[in-house]
Amino acid sequence: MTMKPSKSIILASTSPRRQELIAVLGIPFSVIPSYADETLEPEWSPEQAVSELALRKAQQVYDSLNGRPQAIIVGSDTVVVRDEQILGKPEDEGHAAQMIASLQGRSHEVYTGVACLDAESGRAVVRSRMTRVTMKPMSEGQVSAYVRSGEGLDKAGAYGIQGLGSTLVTGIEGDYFNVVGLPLSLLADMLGEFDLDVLNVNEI
Ligand SMILES: Cc1cn([C@H]2C[C@H](O)[C@@H](COP(=O)(O)OP(=O)(O)OP(=O)(O)O)O2)c(=O)[nH]c1=O
Repeated sequence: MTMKPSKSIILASTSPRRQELIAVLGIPFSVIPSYADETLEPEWSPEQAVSELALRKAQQVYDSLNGRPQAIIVGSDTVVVRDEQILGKPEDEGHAAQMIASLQGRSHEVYTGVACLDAESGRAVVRSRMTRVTMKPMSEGQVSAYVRSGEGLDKAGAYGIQGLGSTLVTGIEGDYFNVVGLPLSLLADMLGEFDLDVLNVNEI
């Protein structure tokens, strides 16, 4: 028997990757792009940065709603961290090449923050998760060939593990989906705190 979910999801994101991932949950969802200010404060830790930005994205959509629908607004933010330095998206190809050159041949961390905000009550829960990624050593020629593929230009750390970037990665420790931008096991737990039981909704 399939239980009709008590609430739907509003994904506060422009990212097609997050839309594909959230569809897996089987809960009806709509998308409202969030244009929240993504400026980071220099004193923020990676956890603080991704948590704050995820909440800002959800909050901005909440503020833009007319009514108070029975929905959970989901905001999310991903950064790459190398030597405690936060790397967001590259500004251009040169910047992307610098990022990949600094990530090759070693490990770095990927942090994603997730905010769930109840559109009826305004109650919010925010969490973050970290995954460690190791990249193989690369020559300058390999770095520029990867950058020229263009795939990393709209992504934190200038690579996409789900695409050609998979050929650069020798291992990960932690949740793969956290690297792609939406840790689904964490999100499912958080939705459970708002009475949206993902496994129950999908029971047949
Ligand atoms: C490291 C890495 C990041 N990414 C992506 C996830 C995020 O979409 C993006 C980081 O930018 P974000 O600012 O987190 O997200 P976004 O601008 O794409 O979308 P929105 O703010 O509207 O939700 O990098 C990958 O797709 N693969 C990877 O391997």
